[in-house]
Amino acid sequence: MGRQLPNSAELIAVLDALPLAVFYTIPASNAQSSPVVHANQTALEMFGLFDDGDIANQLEHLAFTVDRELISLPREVSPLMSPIIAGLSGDHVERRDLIFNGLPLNVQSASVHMKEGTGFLVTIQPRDHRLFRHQGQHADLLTSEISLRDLISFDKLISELSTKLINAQGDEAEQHIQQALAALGEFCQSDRTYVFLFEYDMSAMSNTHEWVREGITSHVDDLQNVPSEGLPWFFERIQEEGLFVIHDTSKIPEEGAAERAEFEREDIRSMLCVAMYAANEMIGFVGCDMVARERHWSEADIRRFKLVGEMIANAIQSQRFYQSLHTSQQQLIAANDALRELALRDGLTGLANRRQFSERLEEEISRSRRQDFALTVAMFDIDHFRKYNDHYGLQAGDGLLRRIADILQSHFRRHGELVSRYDGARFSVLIPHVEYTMAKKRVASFLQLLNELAIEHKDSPQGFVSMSAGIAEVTDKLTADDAISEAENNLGQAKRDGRNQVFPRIENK
Ligand SMILES: Nc1nc2c(ncn2[C@@H]2O[C@H](COP(=O)(O)OP(=O)(O)OP(=O)(O)O)[C@@H](O)[C@H]2O)c(=O)[nH]1
Repeated sequence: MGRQLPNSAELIAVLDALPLAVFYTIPASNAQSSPVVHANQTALEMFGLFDDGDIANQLEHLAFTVDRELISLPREVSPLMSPIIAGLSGDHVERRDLIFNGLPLNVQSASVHMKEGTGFLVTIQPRDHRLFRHQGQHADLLTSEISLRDLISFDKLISELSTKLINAQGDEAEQHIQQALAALGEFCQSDRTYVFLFEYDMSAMSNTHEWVREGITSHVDDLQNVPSEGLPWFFERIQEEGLFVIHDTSKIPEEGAAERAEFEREDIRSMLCVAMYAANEMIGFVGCDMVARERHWSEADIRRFKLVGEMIANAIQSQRFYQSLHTSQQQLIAANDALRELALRDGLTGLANRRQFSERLEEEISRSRRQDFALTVAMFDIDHFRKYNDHYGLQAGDGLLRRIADILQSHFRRHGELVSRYDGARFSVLIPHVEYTMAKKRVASFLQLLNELAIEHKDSPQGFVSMSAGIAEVTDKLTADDAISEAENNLGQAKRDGRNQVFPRIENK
């Protein structure tokens, strides 16, 4: 090196004359005691301190807050640790998101070498709200001042993206979020931009969207369901401060060892994450990485991420809203279908009820007229059912109704046929597509089948269950009601003729 190191007195003289606030430590002459903390004149004035030779104990009381205008925090928060104390303890500090006494600040740390050893210094100066002036010795082209042209083109880009996101529907939003990340990545010249969303209980986070520059490794697949407890330092910062900025991952302090290892594994050198909020709840963050390159994120970068983050959070929120609306809609439809189904079914037998039968009859009548096919209505009634109930009890009566329903159902199962419980012990059957004579034969063969089954009914003349039936052909002139009345009348006639038969009778039988 060859350069002569200054002694502390020379250094103090220089620092005291500076127009920016400086806090610094001078190594104690006695190696055992702790370094002495000093503040220059500007620092004393800016923070209202008095010079008692060691101002360390006054630092604790300086109340910094995180700039809520810069990061959309729902409430006022203070940084987890005083940036001055952190910097003077040797941590790397570079913050542009803090406020003291209403004054937005840039806080930066550095180490100073002097004859007595190495000390630390923290410089603080007011932050210009519109233009960020890069401070410090790291001249980095990427963090040079934002030109007016940059700002205008970024504004234009943002407004285009937000219009797209606002109007996005369903999957379109996904595509626009992806485009927003790509645009942001290109604009901020970062290597990777991404969105992470937290689980509702903040126990884990998942990388939901990612953009990577050509040649940069994607991490989206292995960053699903990352448990928060694995990255406690990161989680605490993003949750409390709404922002996580690392200019150089190798300078992460020891408490962030897990994070440092993880970022190194992912080959990340610098990163910036800005929290996203929906309805005052933190839902995740939008961020970007620099791979293998140190990067000094500017206030403008943070603002850009905050803006895009807000847009994405809105889009995600409306997507979630849309999805939950869609889900409830589906549930409502399903519940309605189930209710409708219930309203159209007979509770005891599970057959169609009289209402469904009437609706289907109307439909089949118009269809049969359009397509010119025959249609027959048959009405069945269990003979001496009252006596069956009286003899065997109502529960057995119910059982018989169910059994008859099953037998009818398995007999009339051709295409278009419909069996319903009309009322009490009466069942109606719709028989389309076969001529009247054929339909009558199908009814008669059912009565025959029932006789063959010989279901016991001790109180009936023949000792087993029988049914009577009346049928009606639905001709051009008949309405649904006419057809039903005619079938009911014919059923009455079958009863009067001695039961266990169909009316009109089958000729030549
Ligand atoms: N177990 C049971 N009985 C019912 C139900 N609905 C109606 N009933 C009974 O069914 C019987 C119907 O009798 P009707 O069809 O009028 O006369 P019936 O005794 O069968 O004599 P006919 O029809 O003249 O052969 C009545 O006693 C009703 O109480 C039901 O859901 N369960």
